[in-house]
Amino acid sequence: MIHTRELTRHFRVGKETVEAVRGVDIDVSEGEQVALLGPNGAGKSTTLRMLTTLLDPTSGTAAVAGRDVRTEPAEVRRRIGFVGQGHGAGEEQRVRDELYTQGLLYGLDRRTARRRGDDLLEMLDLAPASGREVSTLSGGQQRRLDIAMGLVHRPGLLFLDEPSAGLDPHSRANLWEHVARLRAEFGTTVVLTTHYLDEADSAAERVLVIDHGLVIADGTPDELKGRVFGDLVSLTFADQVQARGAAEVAERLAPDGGVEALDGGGAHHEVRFRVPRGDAVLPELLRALDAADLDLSAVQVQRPTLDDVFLTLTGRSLREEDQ
Ligand SMILES: Nc1ncnc2c1ncn2[C@@H]1O[C@H](COP(=O)(O)OP(=O)(O)OP(=O)(O)O)[C@@H](O)[C@H]1O
Repeated sequence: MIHTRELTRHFRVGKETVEAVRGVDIDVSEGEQVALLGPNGAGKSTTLRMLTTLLDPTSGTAAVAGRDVRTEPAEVRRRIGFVGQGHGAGEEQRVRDELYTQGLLYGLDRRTARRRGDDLLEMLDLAPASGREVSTLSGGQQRRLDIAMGLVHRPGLLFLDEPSAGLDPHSRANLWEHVARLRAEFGTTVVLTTHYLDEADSAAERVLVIDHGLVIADGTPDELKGRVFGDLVSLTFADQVQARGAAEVAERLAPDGGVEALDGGGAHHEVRFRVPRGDAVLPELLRALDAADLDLSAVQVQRPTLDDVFLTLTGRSLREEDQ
């Protein structure tokens, strides 16, 4: 669906050159849902704008939906949907008319435009709002209307730039449910950008981590996390003597786990370490603690987050940069 090679975009700002995207190779297969994840200014939007023909590359190539973005931009546009940041619908139009007009703009005949529009309103839970003016919709409804606008011509490939920015958690969850339904129904390929780590983690099958205009990691959320970090195992004990005993057991089972004993005060003494797979070590660990007569009060296994991945790759936290 998407193949880029050495895709590059520079901007001239006064006498300076900003290297927004510095030669990225991206491959997306049909039906995939891929997230571009990175801090502010990493080059995500610039990449998306090149892939959607809104911006010319400085150098490199990009084939999108089988067409070249430089030489066949109109053909690319016909085959894709793009939902940019901020909503693109007119404020005073009624929801149903807005979608209908968009269908006509894409060259659909009146009947098809009407039918597709109504189907999408139904599917995106907007049918009850179809007679309302766009300006009266809630944030979540506006975002869903944006998505409907990007889908009215049934593109095989949908680009979503920060689709859930500014939405409350409930509307975000609702939006992703709708996107999942669209994919199940039409097999739409989805490429999105996001700041939200949990969103990249849960919504994307594959994550491209972008930093300073480069793709610095590419894989499923699990692959990325598995490659970089082990799981964090935390054991809690009611007293320090037991915690010390547990630290010895942990050293035996996970000699490279960086075992730490933390005194949380009172009845909260914690032992922490990392292992490649927490679930794999747990049965043996529990048996060993039991055999040593250590009375565990709580155990927790935490898989690494995408933020841990970013931290390991760059030495910086995505969260910090986001604030
Ligand atoms: N039109 C432009 N003129 C000059 N510089 C630009 C332009 N567009 C983007 N840039 C610069 O290119 C770099 C990448 O920006 P881009 O918007 O692609 O990042 P991003 O990862 O999408 O960030 P955000 O999440 O904040 O949108 C930034 O340094 C930005 O300031």
